[in-house]
Amino acid sequence: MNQPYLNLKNVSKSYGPANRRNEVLANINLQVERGEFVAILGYSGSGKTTLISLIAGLQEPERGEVLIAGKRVTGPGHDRGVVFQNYSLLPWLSVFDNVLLGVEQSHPTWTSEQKREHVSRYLQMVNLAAAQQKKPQQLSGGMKQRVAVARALAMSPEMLLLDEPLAALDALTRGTLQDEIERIWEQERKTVVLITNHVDEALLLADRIIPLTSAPRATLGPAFKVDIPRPRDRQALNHDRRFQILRAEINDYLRSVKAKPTAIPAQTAAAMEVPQPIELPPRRRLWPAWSWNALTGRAS
Ligand SMILES: Nc1ncnc2c1ncn2[C@@H]1O[C@H](COP(=O)(O)OP(=O)(O)OP(=O)(O)O)[C@@H](O)[C@H]1O
Repeated sequence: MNQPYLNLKNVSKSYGPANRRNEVLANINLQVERGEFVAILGYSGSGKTTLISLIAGLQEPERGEVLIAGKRVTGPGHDRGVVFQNYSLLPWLSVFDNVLLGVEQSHPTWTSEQKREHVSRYLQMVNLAAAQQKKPQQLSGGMKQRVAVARALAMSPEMLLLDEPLAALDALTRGTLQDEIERIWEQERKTVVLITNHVDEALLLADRIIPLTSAPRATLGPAFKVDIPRPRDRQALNHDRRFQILRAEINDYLRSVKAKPTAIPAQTAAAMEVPQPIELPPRRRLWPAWSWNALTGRAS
């Protein structure tokens, strides 16, 4: 049997002091093939960011292990590119230089000209060539998200880890970026793990959808294979019988696991039940500790 590219074996993670441990994730088992697009679907607070951080190597599992191409993950690596919800752009750098910073980390031996050509190519890919000299504060939320996606892609990682990258966007911008993500994935065929709480977004983009049950002790539920031919058109999908059946099955499953005592904001529950559209990918990293922390907004 082929070895999965990404393999999480009985992974658990807790937070808090020893006498008040909060076990957020329990016995997570996940296998993702190279080139596969997997969406993890979960409620707010269910542990989705914790899961992505474990795969990214930004946190360590308490029990179990995360393997990539058979090797245990012990920290961040150039093989993984992460896009978080908060864009993580350096405010004093232009759009171009934000992406260039990533390329300098991932391709240090390239000439300056090679790096600049590469950056231009990815900025064109996300339709931001005209805004390349702007600073992040001069951009809309959707534009910032596209810069974050371009930066991640330009770093050429084997795998893209997308943590609700479109969550803060309006439905229209979300839809545009979802289309771009699907187009880019068709072109580059990276392995992608997308975290989302939008059933329709997952159905539009993923090969497989795996629900995360509610915290505490959240774990992965049964996988739903999205056997809808690509490219998938958002408008046409609404009338696709297979899409309708899958959406109903997934929503039924989510309702059935919602009964845990975790507080779920009403608008999140509603968002999960009303399908909507969205976004996506990166490539290798990684930044020195100071810039990585600035980018992710996280403590090391
Ligand atoms: N560093 C930390 N220390 C203590 N508790 C944490 C830490 N990070 C996350 N948690 C807790 O773990 C649980 C899961 O958090 P996480 O951010 O992984 O969930 P999420 O599904 O990504 O949430 P959201 O959808 O709201 O972003 C929450 O109860 C959160 O308070």
